[in-house]
Amino acid sequence: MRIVTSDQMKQIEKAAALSGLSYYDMMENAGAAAVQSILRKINTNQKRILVYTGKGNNGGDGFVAARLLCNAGANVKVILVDGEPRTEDAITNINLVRTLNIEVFDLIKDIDKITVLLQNVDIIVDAIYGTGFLGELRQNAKQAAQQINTAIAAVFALDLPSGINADNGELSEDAVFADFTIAFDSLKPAHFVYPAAEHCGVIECADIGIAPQCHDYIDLSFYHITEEQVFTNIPQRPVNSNKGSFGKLLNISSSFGMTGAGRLSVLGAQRVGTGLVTLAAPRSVIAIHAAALTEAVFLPLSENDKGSISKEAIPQIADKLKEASACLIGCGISNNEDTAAVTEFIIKNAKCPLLIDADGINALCRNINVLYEAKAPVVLTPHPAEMARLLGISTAQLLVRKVELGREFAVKYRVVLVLKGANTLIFTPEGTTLVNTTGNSGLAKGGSGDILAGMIAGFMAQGIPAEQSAECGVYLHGKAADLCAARLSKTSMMPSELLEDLCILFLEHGR
Ligand SMILES: NC(=O)C1=CN([C@@H]2O[C@H](COP(=O)(O)OP(=O)(O)OC[C@H]3O[C@@H](n4cnc5c(N)ncnc54)[C@H](OP(=O)(O)O)[C@@H]3O)[C@@H](O)[C@H]2O)[C@@H](O)CC1
Ligand SMILES: Nc1ncnc2c1ncn2[C@@H]1O[C@H](COP(=O)(O)OP(=O)(O)O)[C@@H](O)[C@H]1O
Ligand SMILES: [K+]
Repeated sequence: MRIVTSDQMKQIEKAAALSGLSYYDMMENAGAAAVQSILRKINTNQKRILVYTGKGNNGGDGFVAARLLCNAGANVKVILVDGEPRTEDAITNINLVRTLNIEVFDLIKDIDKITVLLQNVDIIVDAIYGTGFLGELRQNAKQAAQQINTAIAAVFALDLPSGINADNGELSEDAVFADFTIAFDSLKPAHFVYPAAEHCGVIECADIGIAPQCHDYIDLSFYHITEEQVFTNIPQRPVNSNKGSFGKLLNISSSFGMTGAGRLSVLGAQRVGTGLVTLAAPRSVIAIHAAALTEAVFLPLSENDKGSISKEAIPQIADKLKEASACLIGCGISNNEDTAAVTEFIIKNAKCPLLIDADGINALCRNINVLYEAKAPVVLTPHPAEMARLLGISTAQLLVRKVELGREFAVKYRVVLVLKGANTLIFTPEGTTLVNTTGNSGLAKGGSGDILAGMIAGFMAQGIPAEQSAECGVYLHGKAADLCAARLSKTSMMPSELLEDLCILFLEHGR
């Protein structure tokens, strides 16, 4: 699955044009592919279809679709949202539409007629804007999008629903909601990034005749995580091995009132095959953990009067840190001066890869620049509210610009950033973005994130590089949750139960 930005798409089209496929042919193929997709789903004979078109090439695709749908027996009308088209190929195609006597309406001048047509419409084709759209919809397009969004009709978007920035999924107010989106040649980041992805409905990627070699020189920066890639990152367990072969994870988690977070993070690490997991937790909660975690070992730590780790525990942690092959800090440790001091110490002193989750991230908000002092790779696993806190903005402000903000953050602080949620995004220090499409709303329950943190840290402890560990953890956590939801339902599944399904996945892949 190839994901390209709008600029990269232009380069691909240019390469195709140089190799002999004209822009006009690409537009013809795009419109034809969209019509084929519609015909596979709906018998269009005698159906009333409105094609909303913009003045760029997305509108041109719409004119081609209108002509071919008319040839297929549909009752087609075209609506010009921004007046007459401006690009050469779109102009040629509106002229072909007119030679077929398809009626063409102007959104503003013909508003009364359009209002009547909207009472009885079966299919709407959204060909207002595609990859050329930036910013907010202007007044005309807003009005058109509102008409599309309130009509009772199946909505097919060409390339992208109008009102979405292809490269980062930024949404304009009133962006079109489609039932189906037919992407041309390659998928774009916006097809994956929520909430834009929700506007796309069911997505298909259509071949528009561009030869494979036209994509070769494109330097991709946005990838979809695949199961095949995940299992190439996870080595087979050698026959002649012992627990020392699979790493030692020092997991600094848990506090009074949040022991579950500590427990789930240990289980996550154990279920991905970590050789030895040490849970370092406040002394008073160790007995609770020891009763539930029979395969873990424990480091009882000095604690403060709130039942969380105290600063006094730093020398104890420092000793254990020397032996660890990875360190996880943060699941349920609480957020106070003591836990902040411990987090800062770990960041400055860990020589092994480090994963910072939950309250570890909250602690970082006090002094984010400490990340520059890290000696080893760092992975951060915030949910959107934690990420927003790190950036000092609101969650809403984060969500509308999460691709850019996430990318900038990972590059600036040289960390692997796992921004959790539906379609979790992983940003690398090199500026690459990975998107994960496994997982479901059954994970939207307390404890899911602790399991994920343990899984990623467990892979890191086994020597898998930070970025690949994040990729493996996020994918497998979501895939196991999908299997778990299939047997126990999204509503009832408990995060801890997905660990059983994780076993099935490893079994299927001979691990
Ligand atoms: N290259 C090719 O030959 C091929 C391209 N293909 C197709 O073309 C699409 C890309 O075409 P494109 O580059 O012409 O851009 P497109 O999506 O039509 O939008 C441009 C229009 O949007 C407008 N606009 C922008 N922002 C706006 C805003 N905030 N509010 C309102 N208007 C706004 C902008 O107006 P302007 O700002 O210039 O006034 C301009 O009129 C691509 O997605 C695919 O479908 C295929 O046919 C295969 C061959
Ligand atoms: N609707 C959803 N679809 C897919 N994954 C989800 C959804 N909601 C939550 N998740 C996943 O569940 C986990 C929740 O993490 P987090 O919010 O930190 O939970 P907690 O801190 O309670 O353990 C993340 O991995 C996130 O990606
Ligand atoms: K569109």
